[in-house]
Amino acid sequence: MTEPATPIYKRILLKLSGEALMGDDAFGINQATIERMVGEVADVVAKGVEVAVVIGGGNIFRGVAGGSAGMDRATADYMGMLATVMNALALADAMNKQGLTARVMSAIGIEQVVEPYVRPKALQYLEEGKVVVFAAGTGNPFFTTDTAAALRGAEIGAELVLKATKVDGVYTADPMKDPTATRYTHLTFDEAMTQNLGIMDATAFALCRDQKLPIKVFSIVKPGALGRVVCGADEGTLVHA
Ligand SMILES: Nc1ncnc2c1ncn2[C@@H]1O[C@H](COP(=O)(O)OP(=O)(O)OP(=O)(O)O)[C@@H](O)[C@H]1O
Ligand SMILES: O=c1ccn([C@@H]2O[C@H](COP(=O)(O)O)[C@@H](O)[C@H]2O)c(=O)[nH]1
Repeated sequence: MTEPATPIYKRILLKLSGEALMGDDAFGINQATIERMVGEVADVVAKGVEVAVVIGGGNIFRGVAGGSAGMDRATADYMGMLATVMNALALADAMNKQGLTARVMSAIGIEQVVEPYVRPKALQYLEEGKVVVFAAGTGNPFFTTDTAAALRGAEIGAELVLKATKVDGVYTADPMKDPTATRYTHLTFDEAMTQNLGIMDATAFALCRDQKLPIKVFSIVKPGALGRVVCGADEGTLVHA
């Protein structure tokens, strides 16, 4: 059977897991991995899709880890947000090297490093075909970059939030812990929330549900999966209203 090759979305919000940037390393950013992911993004941009990215920080620091080690939780969360800024800089650098034009916009003020998030400016960049990388999550502690993806996705009028992660969809339980877990092809936001499926936090699911913004969870490790998702192929799990 031939697969669809034409994008069915004009504008997408791609949430890239920080952990996925590690590749097979134990910490940080694996250069070959980030270059491969950027190659996948470049293929989608070349098809005419407007792409905004929210990058996670789990490969460097998570606030919850600092909090459980005794740190003030809000302080630890600000460290986590700064970790996403580092990932955003690395990602934009790799994008620019592969011929894309990337702009990093931060939700917290660090103007000497990257420009602040200003919605009309972000929309302008997208219309110009630039890739916008949203850094520092929502800018608030006690949130996650998944919620930032839902928030920015709604703000920019994305048609789909793509959660790119190390697993290939939403499972009945965490597949890293339960080998008997099975994958959903699709499920509703309410089902995801009532079953407490840990793939995304409830705040992100609730925001997308209220805005009728579907989420596709798929593997960024699988070559070509991003391109197949934007063309509407059967890939990953769709979470919908
Ligand atoms: N029901 C489930 N279905 C699929 N994955 C699940 C489920 N419950 C928990 N998970 C776990 O959720 C993880 C989500 O990964 P991801 O790395 O995207 O997390 P994140 O916290 O959003 O990212 P980051 O690394 O940027 O902090 C997967 O690695 C998977 O092990
Ligand atoms: O809006 C936000 C987004 C993130 N954080 C903190 O950053 C880290 C890394 O983000 P991940 O979503 O886990 O990749 C997160 O653990 C939080 O500590 C935040 O505070 N607010």
